[in-house]
Amino acid sequence: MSAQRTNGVIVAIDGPSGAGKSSITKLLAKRLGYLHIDTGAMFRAVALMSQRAGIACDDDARLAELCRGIEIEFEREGEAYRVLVNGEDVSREIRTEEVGLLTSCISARKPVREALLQMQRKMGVKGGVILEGRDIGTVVFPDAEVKFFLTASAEERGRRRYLELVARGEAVSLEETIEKVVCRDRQDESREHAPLKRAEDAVPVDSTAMTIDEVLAFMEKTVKERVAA
Ligand SMILES: Nc1ncnc2c1ncn2[C@@H]1O[C@H](COP(=O)(O)OP(=O)(O)OP(=O)(O)O)[C@@H](O)[C@H]1O
Ligand SMILES: Nc1ccn([C@@H]2O[C@H](COP(=O)(O)O)[C@@H](O)[C@H]2O)c(=O)n1
Repeated sequence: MSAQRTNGVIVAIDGPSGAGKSSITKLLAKRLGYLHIDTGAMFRAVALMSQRAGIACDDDARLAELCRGIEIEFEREGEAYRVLVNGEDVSREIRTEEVGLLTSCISARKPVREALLQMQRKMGVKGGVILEGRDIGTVVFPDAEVKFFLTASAEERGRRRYLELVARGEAVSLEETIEKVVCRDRQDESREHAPLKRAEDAVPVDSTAMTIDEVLAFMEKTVKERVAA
């Protein structure tokens, strides 16, 4: 562990949409006493602010300027996990389907990736953090002590997302939800900058037939073994 890691190790959890990253990271961070950094929420926050400012998702100059003026913070209070942008709680607004679709475009822009990369490294450099996203183990912290690549079949991830949306009262079909999951996978995997892919030293976890508790138990055991080694 590098001398900078005064608070513990860095854990990276990458993977496609609906794999269970946020659910697992929240629980694992609580068990380890680590900070949970939801990098997807950071990209969603930039997308929301660009939408409010009327910035086209390919206007790199204005996106770069927007990112220079954004401060993103995470607040945990008991079970509540809030995302603040310049002090405003945007936790709910960033989760809409509209912002999600815009985020896939915004997150492909180099100025946005460069700005958030610096923020993420600053947040995690001392360790004691679990960052979830698409490029943590490949770009943000390639030297992370523990890396996981969490996935599941597209059908299972679509089913999970479908159940989540229906529980929120949204009128969606399972078929269209699976299609949207596959579409976001394709966008995240095929973009030029920091595409979604498994780091060579990331532990693959296919949760298609695993419960959240089974995934959590495996990851916690793996992290503790690495820290003890
Ligand atoms: N192993 C699992 N078995 C069953 N349901 C799961 C499992 N893992 C996660 N879920 C459920 O799937 C849904 C999506 O999980 P979550 O939001 O954590 O995925 P994610 O990878 O963070 O997705 P995204 O990247 O799109 O934000 C949630 O309702 C969650 O409770
Ligand atoms: N490290 C990351 C994290 C996310 N993205 C992009 O943001 C979108 C939303 O992420 P969620 O985890 O909240 O679904 C995601 O589809 C990616 O396009 C990213 O590029 N890098």
